[in-house]
Amino acid sequence: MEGGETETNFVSCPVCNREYDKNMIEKHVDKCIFLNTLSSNTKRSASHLEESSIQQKKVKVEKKSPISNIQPSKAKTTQPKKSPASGPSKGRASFHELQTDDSESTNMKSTTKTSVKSIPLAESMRPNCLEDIVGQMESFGAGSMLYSMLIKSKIPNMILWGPPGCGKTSLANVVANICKEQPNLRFVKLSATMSGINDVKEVVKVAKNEAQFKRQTVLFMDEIHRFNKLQQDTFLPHVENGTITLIGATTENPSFSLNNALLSRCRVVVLSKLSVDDVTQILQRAILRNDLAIIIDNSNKEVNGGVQKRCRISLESIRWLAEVSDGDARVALSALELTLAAGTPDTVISLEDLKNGIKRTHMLYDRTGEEHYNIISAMHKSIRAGDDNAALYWSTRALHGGEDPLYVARRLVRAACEDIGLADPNALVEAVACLQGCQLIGMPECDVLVAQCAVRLARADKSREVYKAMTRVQKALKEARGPLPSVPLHLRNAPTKLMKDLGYAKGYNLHHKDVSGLTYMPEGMENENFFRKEDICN
Ligand SMILES: Nc1ncnc2c1ncn2[C@@H]1O[C@H](COP(=O)(O)OP(=O)(O)OP(=O)(O)O)[C@@H](O)[C@H]1O
Ligand SMILES: [Zn+2]
Repeated sequence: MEGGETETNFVSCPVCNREYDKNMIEKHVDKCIFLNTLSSNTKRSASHLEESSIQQKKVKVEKKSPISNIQPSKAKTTQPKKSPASGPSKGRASFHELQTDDSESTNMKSTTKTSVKSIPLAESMRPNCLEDIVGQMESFGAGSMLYSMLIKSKIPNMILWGPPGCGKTSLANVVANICKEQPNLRFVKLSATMSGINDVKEVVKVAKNEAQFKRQTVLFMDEIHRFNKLQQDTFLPHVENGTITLIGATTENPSFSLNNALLSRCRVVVLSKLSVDDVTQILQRAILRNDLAIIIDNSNKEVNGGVQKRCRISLESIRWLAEVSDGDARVALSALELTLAAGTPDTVISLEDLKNGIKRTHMLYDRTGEEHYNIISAMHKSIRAGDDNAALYWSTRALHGGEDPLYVARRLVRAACEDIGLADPNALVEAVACLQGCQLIGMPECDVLVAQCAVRLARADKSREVYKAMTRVQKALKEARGPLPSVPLHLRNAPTKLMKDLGYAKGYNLHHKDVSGLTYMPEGMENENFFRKEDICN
């Protein structure tokens, strides 16, 4: 291990930053990497306790590593042996099966049990193999290019782009499991929300070392768009020379949020929003696998057997949950968990209960539906009307509901031009600054940028003069019959003698239109004026 050498014989572990005796370090790093295994989360908390108690005696400086989940290469697993890339989903161990499979010491088991409760349903239902993933057939269903690569344990550099809760991290989890099966692959997970460039550098350092032992590091970078473009540059050389295989996940359009150089080295995999059917299927599976409730249909007939001492939930209710969670499986599973926790044995959770029980949280903010357009439109109209109070309210409400700040900021840029225009051209400059600021700092810090800009635009003088005139030009162009008039010869450039001879640029001078004696509109349109006096005071 290079780096972190001290004068004594201690070397710091690149994963956890703790110091170890030189002779111990190789052994420790292997173990440390394993202890940070993504899909053995439950076991990890137990084993980590165990390890830290051992290490307390040796450790001189203990610093918590921000690197959250590091996947080992050929790490042993608590799951039944089966290929994560193939293997039918029914063979997959459920969360509870994983617990009972655990044959570690009883001591560890009891600690494990405590951590069981704290794992959210969404997390425990995370797909472990490709077949567990619902929907997304186009991007990585059987027959897709990615599917054929993954089942051969070939992992390309890729950017997973899709809305929240559609399965980006889940696909990474599948890749993690594939890596576990392959002695020459190791998986590391970082999130740009919690780690910085130094963590990436650390991963690269370990990856270089691992490469000497013929182990390729696959780095999963969640929310990669949160790194700015300069920070994203850090990945470039290492992706290029193959030190790491990069899998980035982002909810934002990569063409805006990612570095072009990085994009050209990665395959962009577009994940679509899960449909209501997909989410319904995920919810039903969660109920059945964990025996959480008895599902009943419209005529009160039980759909699954299940343990009698469970509450009942109607298919209708499950579907409603799927509908309101707007394609976000995590939101749907959390809502289901919340709902079932409230139900007592033999009660039926009806649609009515559900609607009353679940508060108006962000999950009811429909990011792509009508409400999304309504709120943004209300903001824009308040700005146009000069109502700063209402503009502030609607812009803040949009962000509160989970709206993408960049979407709101783009709308502000548009409003700055459309409604304020030449009455106060600086508004456009400031709106663009707001958009860039939002891009740079993201939520939650950018909320006040949006608020300030919305109020600024509402208070500004307004002019729709240019916008209206432009609309008239567009209309005229659209309605024009036959070929459009050509550019007058005197307005053309004459870079060659031939062109000069043809009359290009003839008579052109640099004077103002009032004194130049030339026309600047095309022939036949000399008297066309797109401006209207009445627009100016609007
Ligand atoms: N396509 C899917 N098939 C099955 N389960 C899914 C799918 N997508 C999401 N889930 C469930 O929802 C949970 C959250 O999904 P995941 O973390 O993969 O979403 P994500 O796309 O990474 O979202 P985010 O951008 O919010 O991190 C998973 O743990 C899993 O239980
Ligand atoms: Zn360590």
